[in-house]
Amino acid sequence: MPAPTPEQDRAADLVFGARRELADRYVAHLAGSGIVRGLIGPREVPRLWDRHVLNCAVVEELIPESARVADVGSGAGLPGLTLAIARPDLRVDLIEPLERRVQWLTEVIEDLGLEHVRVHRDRAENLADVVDVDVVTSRAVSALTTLVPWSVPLLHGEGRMLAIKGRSAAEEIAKAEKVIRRAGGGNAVVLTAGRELLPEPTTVVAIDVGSVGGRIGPGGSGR
Ligand SMILES: C[S@@+](CC[C@H](N)C(=O)[O-])C[C@H]1O[C@@H](n2cnc3c(N)ncnc32)[C@H](O)[C@@H]1O
Repeated sequence: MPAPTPEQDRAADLVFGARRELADRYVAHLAGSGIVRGLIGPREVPRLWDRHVLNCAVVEELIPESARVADVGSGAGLPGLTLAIARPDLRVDLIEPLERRVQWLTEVIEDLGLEHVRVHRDRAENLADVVDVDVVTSRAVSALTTLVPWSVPLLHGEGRMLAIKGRSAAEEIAKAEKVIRRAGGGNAVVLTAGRELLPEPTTVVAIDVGSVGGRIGPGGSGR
């Protein structure tokens, strides 16, 4: 397993708290069977902690207590599994269409004993009748113009979409304005997570649906 730097070690202790050991085991899975079975590229091993696990886990600060969360296009569980490890109060649905990835996710969830996580082998746009959550997360799945119509229906009129994005976040929001309105999305803003923990905080596009903005607040956490 790749060892975290002292800074990453400190950040991991703060994000995962008493569940840090589960995070270590997840990283070991990523660096082991995750590489062998093509879930993650071998070049990612030295940056598993910062670029993947911590970068995703800090998004937990934008998620209210006991929320139901769906992670669209989970791949190797990013960000969905990091959130489930950091926050046992959440109920997490991972959505991933590829059988090979679903198989790996299922094995990891079982090994880590994450009973509050389930996996759906399907495309997000097929699951509006099955999945009903408060928060929909995603990373590196698609541009907002397609991601919004896949994600917003899973909120059933009330909740928040959180899409991890890079520097183009504001530009993507501008391009997706009409799509967001058509899907029933309200205010779309660029937030950051992990300011206190990471040298480069994570950029997140947050789109509120219904009255959730008033409950969670513009900067995030309702915890
Ligand atoms: C580039 S990977 C990103 C994986 C992970 N979120 C990450 O950040 O490492 C995109 C993932 O989205 C999944 N995907 C593609 N289209 C999808 C859809 N319509 N619904 C759900 N997942 C989808 C792919 O199978 C793939 O696992």
